[in-house]
Amino acid sequence: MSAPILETRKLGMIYRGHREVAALSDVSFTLERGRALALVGESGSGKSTCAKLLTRMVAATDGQILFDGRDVTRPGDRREVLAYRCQVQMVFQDPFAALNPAHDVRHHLTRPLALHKPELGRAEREDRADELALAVGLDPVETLGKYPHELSGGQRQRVNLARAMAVEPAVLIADEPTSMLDVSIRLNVLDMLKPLKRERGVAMLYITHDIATARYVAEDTAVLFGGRIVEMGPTDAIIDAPHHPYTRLLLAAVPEVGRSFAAEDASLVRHADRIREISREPGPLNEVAPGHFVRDCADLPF
Ligand SMILES: Nc1ncnc2c1ncn2[C@@H]1O[C@H](COP(=O)(O)OP(=O)(O)OP(=O)(O)O)[C@@H](O)[C@H]1O
Repeated sequence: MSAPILETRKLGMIYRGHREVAALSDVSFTLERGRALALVGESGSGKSTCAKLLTRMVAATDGQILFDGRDVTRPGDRREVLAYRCQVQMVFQDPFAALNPAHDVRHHLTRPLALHKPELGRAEREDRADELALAVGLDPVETLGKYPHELSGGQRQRVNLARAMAVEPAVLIADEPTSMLDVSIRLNVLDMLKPLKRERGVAMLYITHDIATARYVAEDTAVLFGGRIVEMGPTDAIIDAPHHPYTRLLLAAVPEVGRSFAAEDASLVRHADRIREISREPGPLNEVAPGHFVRDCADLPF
């Protein structure tokens, strides 16, 4: 295993408004070059909060974030945060909202270069835009002059991905990158992530509510519930031999063609409220197999 490029240590976030919301508690994980971690959880589990903390859009109320061994938890000055964001790029859920309708694809791909790589001349930026488009499966001649409304949802998300990769980040955070796309093109877009890991050595955090896609993208998976990691380890182990009842519930709820609903799955789904209740309880993470951690929780009474 290589040294982590990004690491969270007991990360926590309490939103303090008219009432307090503990959105994240005690979240520790590492991201390594050339590997992806899937952060899986249902709505409200704290996934987007985690992305906001890692991109330093908001500051954590507890714990630490380390980038390449350096503590970046606290807000920095503008220059330092800009340099950090060059290294930690994000792809958002809504491919349309993330693009400026007034600018063509060429602008979207050359602008980050002008901002973060001022040493590049105009011609070099143009060449890089061509390369980036090709790397995400877009024909530069056909697409660079187009505006966001002239692209399909899948093409827009490819542009977002190319834009994030423009500055050669060390880390890519992909927050539900395919949830707003047609089911038929989702795998296609997820496929784009693999070479970024393998060939460019990018460390990835793949955020999703869909545990089934974790296997497709990520070597490791962390299951988040109520702001806490309830189970974390190699994706194959999490999916094939889940321990925590909440992970088992998530898996039971995945529709699979050709698989009938097993009695155990039906029982888990029937007791979903009780499982959520016991999964909220804090408890230590125990290592049940090498690298596979499970949070202590009450035994299921069924
Ligand atoms: N700015 C905020 N102020 C107060 N509470 C917030 C704020 N943002 C998020 N929350 C609360 O924090 C918890 C975690 O929210 P978060 O958006 O991180 O979850 P999520 O897993 O990303 O959900 P979704 O998939 O629906 O986006 C929720 O209870 C949410 O209501």
